[in-house]
Amino acid sequence: MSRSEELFARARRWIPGGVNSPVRAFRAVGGTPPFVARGEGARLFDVDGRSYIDYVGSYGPLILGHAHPRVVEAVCQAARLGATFGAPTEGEVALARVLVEAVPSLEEVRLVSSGTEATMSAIRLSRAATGRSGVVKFRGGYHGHVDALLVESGSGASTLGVPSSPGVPAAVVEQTHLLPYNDLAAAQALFDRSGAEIACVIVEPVAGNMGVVPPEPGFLEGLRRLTREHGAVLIFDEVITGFRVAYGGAQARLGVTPDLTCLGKVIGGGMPIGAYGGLRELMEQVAPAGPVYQAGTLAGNPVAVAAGLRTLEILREEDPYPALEEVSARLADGLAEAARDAGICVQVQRVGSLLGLFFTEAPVRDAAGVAAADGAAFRRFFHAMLDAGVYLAPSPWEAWFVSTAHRAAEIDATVEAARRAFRIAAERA
Ligand SMILES: Cc1ncc(COP(=O)(O)O)c(C=O)c1O
Ligand SMILES: N[C@H](C=O)CCC(=O)O
Repeated sequence: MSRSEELFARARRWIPGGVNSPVRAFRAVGGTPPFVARGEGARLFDVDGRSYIDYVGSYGPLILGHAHPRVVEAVCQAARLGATFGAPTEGEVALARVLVEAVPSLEEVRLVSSGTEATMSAIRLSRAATGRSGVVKFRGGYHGHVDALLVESGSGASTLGVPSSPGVPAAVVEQTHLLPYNDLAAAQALFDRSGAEIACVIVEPVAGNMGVVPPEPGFLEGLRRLTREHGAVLIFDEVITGFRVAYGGAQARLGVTPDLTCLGKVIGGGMPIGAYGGLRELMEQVAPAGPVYQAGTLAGNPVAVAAGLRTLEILREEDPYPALEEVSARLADGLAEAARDAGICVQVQRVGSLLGLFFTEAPVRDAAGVAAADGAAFRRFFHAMLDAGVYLAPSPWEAWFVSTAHRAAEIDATVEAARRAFRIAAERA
């Protein structure tokens, strides 16, 4: 038994499924997840002494790679001053300012402890501000495990075949309207029918929880127009895309500004954090400025804030986005060529340093496209890559994350591994 197998067996005795978040359990691909001992740059090291080029990057926060020395330094400095106070700190003010200056839609921002809290709070605020209950979400979008949004979700929920979770009362999701991603005509029809009941539309401006699905031209612009016409709040869930696809997020990259924005992941530099913010007239309704209650013992945690501030400082100083674009394009092109050479049909979909790989013949534009892709080929590819020392998310519903620590050497080694892995995926297809 490897040490990972031993630990996984022990973990299953005390932790449901042996993991603290379902996507980690390898349920869709089979096998034992390597237990991680440490990370450095683009690499992970497991407890059995194996090393991997890592494209999970903790599902998005690690845009600078693992254990970036300047981020580690900021965390240590902050921890030495005290882990949490339940009182305001200077760092929170600094982080709020950095976020507001970077993200076009933000006039005010509230820090929370996770992406889930951010989306949950943005929904509550939208409902309070409009006096309506309806929420629109897109199939395959994942916005954390918020009851009202855990319907036909992507990410681990679709991976495990439970896109809509038991335990969510029917009455809660009755108010949730589901639409196919990239289908503006369906959104128009819904607003024509029920526009007066809709409090908000929440959307990942680049879908990152059904692999990677870019918005088609006009889709986000159309949502912006519809929500304005009908007095609904447009929420961009930028928990993945914020400071990832551009410093100012997808809204800066794509030029569409929502009313509210949810953030997480990168803004905490690997520590637990989330944020939601937007128009001042909306945010001033949040307690204690206004009546919409939302709170958190660890919200704006000083250690997380320090990690986030340092990460964003590095991103500002170094502007790594052009280089990330280049290295990610090298990866996408290399994967596409390797698949072609192996005679297997795949779609490599990329926006900045986010990448999705689907074993299917047609470009994927929505959740139905992901579901129709060849899951068995993905499983064979995944295990061949893992055996070759490349760590991918164990599901085609998850994105690949490239960091500034991924250089040409890592990319070329990945493509080389993929050449063989595609052949394995194809051989038994
Ligand atoms: C787009 C998006 N929104 C919200 C969330 C929820 O964030 P968290 O896992 O920090 O609660 C996630 C990831 O889990 C996400 O990818
Ligand atoms: N896709 C999810 C978030 O982006 C993966 C993180 C998790 O649920 O553990």
